[in-house]
Amino acid sequence: MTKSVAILGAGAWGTVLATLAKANVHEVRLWSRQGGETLARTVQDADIIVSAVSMKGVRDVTSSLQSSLVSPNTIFVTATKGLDPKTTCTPSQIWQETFPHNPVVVLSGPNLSKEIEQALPAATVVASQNMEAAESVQSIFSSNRFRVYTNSDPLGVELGGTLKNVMAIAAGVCDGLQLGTNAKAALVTRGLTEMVRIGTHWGAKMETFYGLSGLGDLLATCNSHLSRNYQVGYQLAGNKTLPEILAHLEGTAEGINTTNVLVERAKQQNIPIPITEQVYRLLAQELTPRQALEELMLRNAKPE
Ligand SMILES: NC(=O)C1=CN([C@@H]2O[C@H](COP(=O)(O)OP(=O)(O)OC[C@H]3O[C@@H](n4cnc5c(N)ncnc54)[C@H](O)[C@@H]3O)[C@@H](O)[C@H]2O)C=CC1
Ligand SMILES: O=C(CO)COP(=O)(O)O
Repeated sequence: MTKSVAILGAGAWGTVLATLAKANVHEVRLWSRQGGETLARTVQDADIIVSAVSMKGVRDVTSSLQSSLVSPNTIFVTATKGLDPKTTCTPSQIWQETFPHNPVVVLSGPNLSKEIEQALPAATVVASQNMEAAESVQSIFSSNRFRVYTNSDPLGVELGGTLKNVMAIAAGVCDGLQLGTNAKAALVTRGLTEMVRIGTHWGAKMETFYGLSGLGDLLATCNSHLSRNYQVGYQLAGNKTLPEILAHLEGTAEGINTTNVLVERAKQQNIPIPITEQVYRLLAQELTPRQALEELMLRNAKPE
């Protein structure tokens, strides 16, 4: 059945999600803050509202939408991978808090938009406490080139996509310094352990991190020059400064904000996050990529 889909954020990811829904013959309206259409008109009578704005825009968009007429049957889908700097909330928590009576679905997976744009095959996950809503979103986006799985751990799915961005910065550094395949395998594996430690502390299920939205996205992002987060790390290892890198980066590298938020919250909660800490110090120009590596290698010996 044809559905009415409003997509908020016409950046790289919002545009690709619009193409996928259109290809399944849904009626799609794509909203950007630079465009002529109002937010209220874009979401009018929408069956689903997909947010693909970057983290810094989520609060603005939810507040603007609050005054619009949204039916309690409308499903919200969030595709943002980040953490709110003020509250450390995830995007889906912000959407749910703003629209407590609507179902909220998280969409996240190994989805480098440039590859999907080229019609290369990919898979993703739609997660919600409301399985009917997740299945509805699954059918809107599923096709022979985009395989969509449902999941009932929205927090775990969302945190997988968010936390791997920090590891992708570290992986970019690792490749930029040409540290080799063994080092990269060690980094990504220990990175996943760090993601699981944080995620389970915050209430996500451990097994979710071993699926597409965790390990899957970690592998995609840590191994691709198409990833903006990976690019940040790679270019830092090439002795560029963060402002120089960001001046030429296409789109958003969410891992930078996520690292800052994570370091604050983990400190308060006493969660050990050694890799994130080194990424933080590197981004803050407190040490060089080589020094960050040294710090990680020379930590106290411990069991795996
Ligand atoms: N590009 C990709 O491959 C993927 C990106 N994502 C996630 O999707 C989100 C968006 O990523 P991209 O589209 O790549 O970024 P982008 O930088 O290309 O687009 C961001 C969009 O957010 C909008 N935005 C920012 N602040 C706003 C505000 N205050 N009010 C209204 N709109 C605002 C921008 O206008 C733009 O349309 C990020 O959280 C990213 O991690 C998720 C999966 C894949
Ligand atoms: O989330 C992504 C792939 O799943 C996109 O990664 P970047 O934001 O690092 O480009």
